[in-house]
Amino acid sequence: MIISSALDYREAARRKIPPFLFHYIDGGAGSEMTLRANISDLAAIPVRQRALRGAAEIRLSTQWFGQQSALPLILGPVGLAGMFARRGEVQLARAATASKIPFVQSTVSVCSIDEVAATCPHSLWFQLYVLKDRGFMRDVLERARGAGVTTLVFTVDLPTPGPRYRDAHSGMSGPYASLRRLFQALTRPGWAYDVGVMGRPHDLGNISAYMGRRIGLEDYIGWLTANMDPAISWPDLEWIRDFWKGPMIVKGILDPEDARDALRFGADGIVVSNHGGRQLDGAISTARALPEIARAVGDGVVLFADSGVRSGLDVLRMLALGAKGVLLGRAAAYALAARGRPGVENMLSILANEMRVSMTLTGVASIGEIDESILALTDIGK
Ligand SMILES: Cc1cc2nc3c(=O)[nH]c(=O)nc-3n(C[C@H](O)[C@H](O)[C@H](O)COP(=O)(O)O)c2cc1C
Repeated sequence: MIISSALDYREAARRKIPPFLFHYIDGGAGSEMTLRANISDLAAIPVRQRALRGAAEIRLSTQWFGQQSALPLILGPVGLAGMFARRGEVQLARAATASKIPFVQSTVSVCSIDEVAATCPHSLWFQLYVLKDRGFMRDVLERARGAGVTTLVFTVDLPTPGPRYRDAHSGMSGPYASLRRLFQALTRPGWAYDVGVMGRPHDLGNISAYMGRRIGLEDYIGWLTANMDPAISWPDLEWIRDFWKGPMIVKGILDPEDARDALRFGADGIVVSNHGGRQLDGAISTARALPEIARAVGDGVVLFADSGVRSGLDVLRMLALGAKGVLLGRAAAYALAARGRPGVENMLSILANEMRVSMTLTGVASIGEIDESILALTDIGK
């Protein structure tokens, strides 16, 4: 099929991978109001078209915590990526390295940190969930440090998994799930050979390494549910701040008060995010939440954002609303599922080209120049 936009990879992924995996990527919590609002609120923000601003050379590079990035983009953490494509996390890390941007490896990745770091030592970030098993948290942080991870992304919006209706219907969970997954795999022979056969082992590499036994896909939801810790609050986490000496980013902030708490906790960065609409259905979209949080934290932390970004123009909008960098979730997951590492690199170059065009037409030549003055302000930006 012809791919001309990042969103084309969604359809390409749908054709390539079994439905239970496609819906796991594509779906959100509850009736998916927040998932839809992330996309529609962001896309509805009008930008100011300017004329003859003389932006001959557009520069897309930026830096955070002294680390250079060729684009204001980060491949965000996506659990189970190693099921979307063969050893998917390694492919994502390689695509990020080739594109000179960071990759954030999820706690619940198929490949272990060591497997990813060995193939791709450049600018590896690691995402950690808040878990009941503090022994696991400490073990995985030590592994991350030992593997050369530069930056920790600490996700705080999953004290309990959001209800994902689609997963029960698709076979990701629900009755006869493994049988349904097996039948679906037979309808996608390319994926079945490439990932199902050649992409083994299919376990959660970081967790298996700690437990000393295989934690497979069938244990995934159970392990996640049993290990999330809804009782936790900021003071319980101080040991992590003490332990991790490098930059630490708190991911999953949607409220200005929580942003101030994260600041007091010692976060170097915050990701304004509702987990791509996968947690609290009815939560505010990131585009709406971002400006107020930007005002609340000022220059005290590096502000990142995600949820709903599907084009280079969307990236520009997030930057104009106050973010200094943007994480990609589904945009990268679709591209990986559809075409592996080359797909992810191509998707990134599509976004980069769209950014160049949008910056030219809004009259800005570098990432540092982007602010709310490029928006034709609506109530979202106020
Ligand atoms: C399939 C999938 C798995 C995800 N797994 C994780 C994860 O393991 N850790 C995490 O912090 N966020 C996870 N997220 C959330 C993303 O990092 C990101 O916040 C979200 O996808 C952004 O929204 P977008 O997909 O609309 O870009 C996941 C998202 C998706 C789509």
